[in-house]
Amino acid sequence: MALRTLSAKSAAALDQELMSAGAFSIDQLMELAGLSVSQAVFKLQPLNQGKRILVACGPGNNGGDGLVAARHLFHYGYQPTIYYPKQSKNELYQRLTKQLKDLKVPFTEDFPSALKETDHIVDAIFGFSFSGDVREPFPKVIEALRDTKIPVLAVDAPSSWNIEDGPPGSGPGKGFMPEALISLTAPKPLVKWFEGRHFLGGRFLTPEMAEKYNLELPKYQDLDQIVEVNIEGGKL
Ligand SMILES: NC(=O)C1=CN([C@@H]2O[C@H](COP(=O)(O)OP(=O)(O)OC[C@H]3O[C@@H](n4cnc5c(N)ncnc54)[C@H](OP(=O)(O)O)[C@@H]3O)[C@@H](O)[C@H]2O)[C@@H](O)CC1
Ligand SMILES: [K+]
Repeated sequence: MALRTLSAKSAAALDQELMSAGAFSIDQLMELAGLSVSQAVFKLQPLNQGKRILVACGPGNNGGDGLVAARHLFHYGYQPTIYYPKQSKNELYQRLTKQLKDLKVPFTEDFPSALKETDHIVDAIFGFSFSGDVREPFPKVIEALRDTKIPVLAVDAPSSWNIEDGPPGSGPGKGFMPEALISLTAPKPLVKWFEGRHFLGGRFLTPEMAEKYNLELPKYQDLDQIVEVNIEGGKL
């Protein structure tokens, strides 16, 4: 089965359709997306191999996915720390942040130090709305993600990759290849260049929408909110 991908434009259109005709709220989609991210971490970083998870959150919904994932990870028994340098005034992110503060999940401003005391990193900085050169304060964060030996799980896109054309030929993201990627709803074109483990998450599409967006999604198993796929798109 060829892995059908979703362009950034179609991903945004599908998102909008889910939240209009599809009657979903952004809260629900983000909760399901973040839950699937947390399940990918559980698979990649078993609790007995290190509980410390550093979640790097960007200013948009990709960052929101990270905040949701961190809450689930706390309840699984992990010790998440949040790096969230551009906290949005958006009411949803304020609520997600409060939920984490109520769990006493720490928020750090010092990414380099936090990197030294973590077992796994979640890259929830940029998703399908990334474009252009990486703007402050993110260049050094992307460089740190590129250079670290700690495993990185990228949410929806390795941050700083071009959604259609993949890895940047220059700038902080050049040479950034996370160990794993979880594509939400459906893979984006960038997956063609991805070399790590690849999961699909966000189990909320209707068969009609999958058909309409020409997606051929592998079957999720039982209660799983994720399914690992190979680059051809077949189930592993
Ligand atoms: N069904 C789905 O698929 C679901 C998708 N969901 C998730 O939503 C994600 C898309 O979210 P999104 O549209 O909020 O944008 P996202 O990618 O988080 O970027 C955020 C912000 O980054 C900034 N920025 C951009 N370029 C930049 C640059 N070069 N350098 C610096 N900053 C830059 C720009 O903000 P600005 O700084 O311009 O104000 C932009 O607004 C998607 O990938 C998935 O993870 C789930 O939550 C729900 C279900
Ligand atoms: K990301």
